[in-house]
Amino acid sequence: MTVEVNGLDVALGGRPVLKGVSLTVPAGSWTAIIGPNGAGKSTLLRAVLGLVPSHGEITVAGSGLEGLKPRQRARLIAYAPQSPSVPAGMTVFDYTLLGRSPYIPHLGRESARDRAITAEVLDRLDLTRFASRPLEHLSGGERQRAVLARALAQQTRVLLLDEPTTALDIGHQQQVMELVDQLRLSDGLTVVTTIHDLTLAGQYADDLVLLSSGEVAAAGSPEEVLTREAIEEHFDARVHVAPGPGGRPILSLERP
Ligand SMILES: Nc1ncnc2c1ncn2[C@@H]1O[C@H](COP(=O)(O)OP(=O)(O)OP(=O)(O)O)[C@@H](O)[C@H]1O
Repeated sequence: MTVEVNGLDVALGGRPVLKGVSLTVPAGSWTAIIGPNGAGKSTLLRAVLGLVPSHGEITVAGSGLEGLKPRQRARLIAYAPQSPSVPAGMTVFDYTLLGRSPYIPHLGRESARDRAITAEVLDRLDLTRFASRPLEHLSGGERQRAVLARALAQQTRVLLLDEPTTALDIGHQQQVMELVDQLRLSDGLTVVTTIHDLTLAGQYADDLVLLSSGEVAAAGSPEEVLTREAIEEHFDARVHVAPGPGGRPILSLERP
């Protein structure tokens, strides 16, 4: 399902945070939103979900989202936030099972299938051994994988991930990125993720959108967007950019 954003404006606390943002994420592709702290990346994801008021046009598969009830929206788009509020005492299994809520009838209970999907997602994210543990007893990286598990259990065609790898060790970063990519390829998922690791972004995403001060400063393939000049201008960082496997750029910091 193609996700389109056209001329999106968001103001928070009386201050413009997104200014005329437009982007198209073709069905089955992966777009990474990059940009310095405070650029508006999380706000963009939250606006697509309707969690913050915005002006402009947002469509999924050509249809606007305004008329949709939260349940309908949750069958279309799953979201793994950066720092979700976690109900006290809830186990990893029950938290992941929340991803099945849009499919469970009002006043009904989850089905055996809902529990099976939950167990399968936990297995794929290496979380089975934590299933009966309360979320607050997990490490930061384990909790981050549980948040992703909940989003994957939703089995939507569109997946929005806010910084999915920040707390993960290099092995789990690879595991999560590969899993998302596998799902994208096997189930045709459309993926939008914010991400700070620019090399990682360039290795997995088809397209990058560089946000700076709430505006799209650059958009295109990783090679087009991840240039030494753009990184210096928008992140105030000195980097060396070298072509890696498949020509995708590898960035390394340069000491002054
Ligand atoms: N509720 C709010 N009220 C006022 N300003 C807000 C609010 N939420 C966010 N902002 C501001 O909006 C701007 C964009 O925030 P956002 O979280 O989208 O940035 P980001 O690009 O995701 O940053 P980071 O890389 O640090 O996660 C920031 O300057 C932030 O201070």
